[in-house]
Amino acid sequence: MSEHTITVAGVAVDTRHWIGDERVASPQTFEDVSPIDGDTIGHISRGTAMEAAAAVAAAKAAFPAWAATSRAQRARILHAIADGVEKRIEELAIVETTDNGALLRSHRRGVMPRVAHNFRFFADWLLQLEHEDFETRGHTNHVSWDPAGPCVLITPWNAPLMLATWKVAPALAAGDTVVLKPAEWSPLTASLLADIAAEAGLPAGVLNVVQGYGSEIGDALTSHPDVRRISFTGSVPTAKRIAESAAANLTPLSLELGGKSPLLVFADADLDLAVDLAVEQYDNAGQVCLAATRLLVEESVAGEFTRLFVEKASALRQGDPRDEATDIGPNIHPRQLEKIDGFVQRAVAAGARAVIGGHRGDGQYYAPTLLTDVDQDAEIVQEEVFGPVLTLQTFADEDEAVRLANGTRFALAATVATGDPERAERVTGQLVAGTVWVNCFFVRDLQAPFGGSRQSGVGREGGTWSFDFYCDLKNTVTAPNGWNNHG
Ligand SMILES: NC(=O)C1=CN([C@@H]2O[C@H](COP(=O)(O)OP(=O)(O)OC[C@H]3O[C@@H](n4cnc5c(N)ncnc54)[C@H](O)[C@@H]3O)[C@@H](O)[C@H]2O)C=CC1
Ligand SMILES: O=C(O)/C=C/C=C(\O)C(=O)O
Repeated sequence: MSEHTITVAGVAVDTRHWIGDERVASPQTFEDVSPIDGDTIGHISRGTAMEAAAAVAAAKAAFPAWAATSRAQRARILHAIADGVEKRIEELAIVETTDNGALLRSHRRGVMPRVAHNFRFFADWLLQLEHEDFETRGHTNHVSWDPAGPCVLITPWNAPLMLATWKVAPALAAGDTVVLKPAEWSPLTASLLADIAAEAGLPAGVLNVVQGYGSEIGDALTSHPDVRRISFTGSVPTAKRIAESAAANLTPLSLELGGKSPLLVFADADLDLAVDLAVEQYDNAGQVCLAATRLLVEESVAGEFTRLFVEKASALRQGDPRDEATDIGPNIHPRQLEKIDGFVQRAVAAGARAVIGGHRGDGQYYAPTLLTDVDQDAEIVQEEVFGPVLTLQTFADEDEAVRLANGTRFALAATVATGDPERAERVTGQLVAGTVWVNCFFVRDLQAPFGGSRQSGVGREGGTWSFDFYCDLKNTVTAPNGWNNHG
């Protein structure tokens, strides 16, 4: 074992970059701390412009051969990576939980199996990706998805491997090569992915993983002229900085950003279901871009809804995310906790009432919070908190519900609870959001387009939309007799 390898809950993790086919250490490191207990997990290579350049060069060199690989061969390797993930689900789960504090039971049973599925899905989708040829005055149009080149993928800490592989899998399937930079608060599972991909037979340089701060290596990657695509999931301010870097080279961008999604509860809804949907928004300690953090409840049922909500939310168990019985773990970082508490204290100072919570717990935990008496233009209603903090507003009728729901700069998702199918159709038709759920939440399918409108993002991920982004689409028009179109 190298001096750069750390052991995390019994799992060996290399703290260096993975560039080409070798581990590369940087002279400087950054500290990786577990949100569970604040303990130092290890010191990770802190990349700079130099490692960014080396990783992009490796991806560029590997591109022609990988792009020329048959679809069937690429699909085989992606399935082999999925096999590797499946073999290491326990290891990936415990490492991710130690690193970002999300529930071990979710990682084991939900998230890591989805990571494997991400590879299988895009491998299979690639094999059936076909556009029907069509004719123009006897000429045949043939549309192809051609590999685009090296892609830079910048990913967040709230669901590190899950969100990274949403990008890595379609990019590799498309025939592109990749430089992945995970978030500095959760760098570990990306390093394990590099091991798994190499063991699965992915050629050198096709997947490179670099570590470090966004403002250092991240910036160097997104401004690199040899990069053909940038895909980013994270905050709006960072997206704007990345967009500025990309603009210099006109590098195409995909941005999956924050949300301030509403849950609309109409008086005709099944209230028990609506309350379950509302309490689910504390999942991952509120660190979910899709979370419906604004509860909009019809006036006539608001009292009963709140009573039931408090009953159910009070039964949630907060604690060590490695414990099977825990429902809510810690928040990722002291800075994030500070940010969450700042939002809540400013809201309370402005007149909001904490029905539950409204304060920190021990260590890096924030008490699940519900705030009422908030105005539509209040900061707490308009800004993404990314913690276990929900607001509740009431509405008198459908028009007001839709106005409140659409009344922020975000438009990632929305959820509607109603017992009336016609109302569901009317309301969903008026909502601005990338995904709308009716009487359900977080039903996700990679075949569906995923992304946000307004400041929640640019572009869509999933199914053919991912290939549209990661490929150079080409239309080849052939003359009726094949070669002579002068007739
Ligand atoms: N939509 C989502 O899924 C997420 C939203 N957020 C939102 O962002 C807020 C702040 O969290 P942060 O960790 O600060 O998010 P962030 O957006 O700064 O970080 C996400 C990723 O971007 C990278 N990055 C930062 N600056 C960069 C730059 N100049 N160039 C290239 N890459 C760069 C980071 O290293 C990380 O990998 C959260 O409170 C939440 O509101 C955060 C994470 C995920
Ligand atoms: O798991 C999904 O399908 C989507 C998750 C998205 C986020 O949690 C995010 O981007 O924050």
